[in-house]
Amino acid sequence: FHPGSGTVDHPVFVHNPHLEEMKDDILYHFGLGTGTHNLPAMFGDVKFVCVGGSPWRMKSFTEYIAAELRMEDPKSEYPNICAGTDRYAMYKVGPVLSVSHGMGIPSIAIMLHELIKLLHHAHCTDVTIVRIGTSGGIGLQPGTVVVTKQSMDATFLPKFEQVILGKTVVRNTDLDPSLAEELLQCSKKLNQFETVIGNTMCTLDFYEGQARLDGAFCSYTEKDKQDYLNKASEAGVCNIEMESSVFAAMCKLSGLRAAVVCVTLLDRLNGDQLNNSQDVLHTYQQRPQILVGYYIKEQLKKMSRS
Ligand SMILES: O=P(O)(O)O[C@H]1O[C@H](CO)[C@@H](O)[C@H]1O
Ligand SMILES: O=c1cc[nH]c(=O)[nH]1
Repeated sequence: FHPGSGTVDHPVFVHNPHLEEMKDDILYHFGLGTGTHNLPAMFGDVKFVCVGGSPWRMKSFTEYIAAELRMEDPKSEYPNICAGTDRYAMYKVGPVLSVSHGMGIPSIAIMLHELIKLLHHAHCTDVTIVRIGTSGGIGLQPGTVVVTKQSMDATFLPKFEQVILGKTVVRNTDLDPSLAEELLQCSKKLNQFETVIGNTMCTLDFYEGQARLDGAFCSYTEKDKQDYLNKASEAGVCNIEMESSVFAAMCKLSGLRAAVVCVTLLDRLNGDQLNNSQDVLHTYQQRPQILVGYYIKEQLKKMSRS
């Protein structure tokens, strides 16, 4: 069951003939492998994957979703499935897998290679994946949630470039428009915080890469910064973060239905420092979790009826 697309099973694709020739596949940064773990038994029922930068956030999302789905462990213990490594953390409750990815494109790309292979080896079908993250907003009230329409690079083009064998390969960063719309509708029903659909700029850095004036180095003026952010805004950019482009590109290649849902922690037109209290930032960080938790609950209700 792929929400909104009939009843045909959609597998998770890998595009790599070499994988078939390998006896075992070691998912090194997860501390898992086909030779050491029964991946279909451990993960075969996964239908939703949520990813986000921080291991702590992904554990607290698991606790939240367990309570929402009434699948709480009586001891409330959710072991880290990747306990054999400290690169990433992974938690599972029922059909929902929650995985941390660290900061930036290289970190999430490594995680996604291994996650996509994991879902493939586990014979998962009809998987929806959502990045639940934080971002800097442009012209939005802090705390607004942005569901990404298109992920753009730092020149406002909707593409992800990677050098492979010395050649630049350009990949598409489209996300699933119907999933984005469904998430927006969920937010309207929830009616707890502002949510918009817009473009997200994905950068290679938090400071100079996002036109901040407060890094260790800065060679531009406040006006240069404002001009750049205004140009981004004219290109439809609502928020800035650091993983959406490769996330969109890799999910599209593997046939995963994907969305990026990030809360804005500040309005970059008004400043660079995150000077809200930890409590306020924590409340903001929960918003994508609340929205995606609601969406998952609604989808599971639909699945149980069909
Ligand atoms: O909150 P997460 O998911 O880590 O995402 C955002 O926060 C980090 C920077 O603080 C970057 O990884 C950016 O993409
Ligand atoms: O300004 C911000 C806030 C969170 N994450 C980012 O990448 N940028």
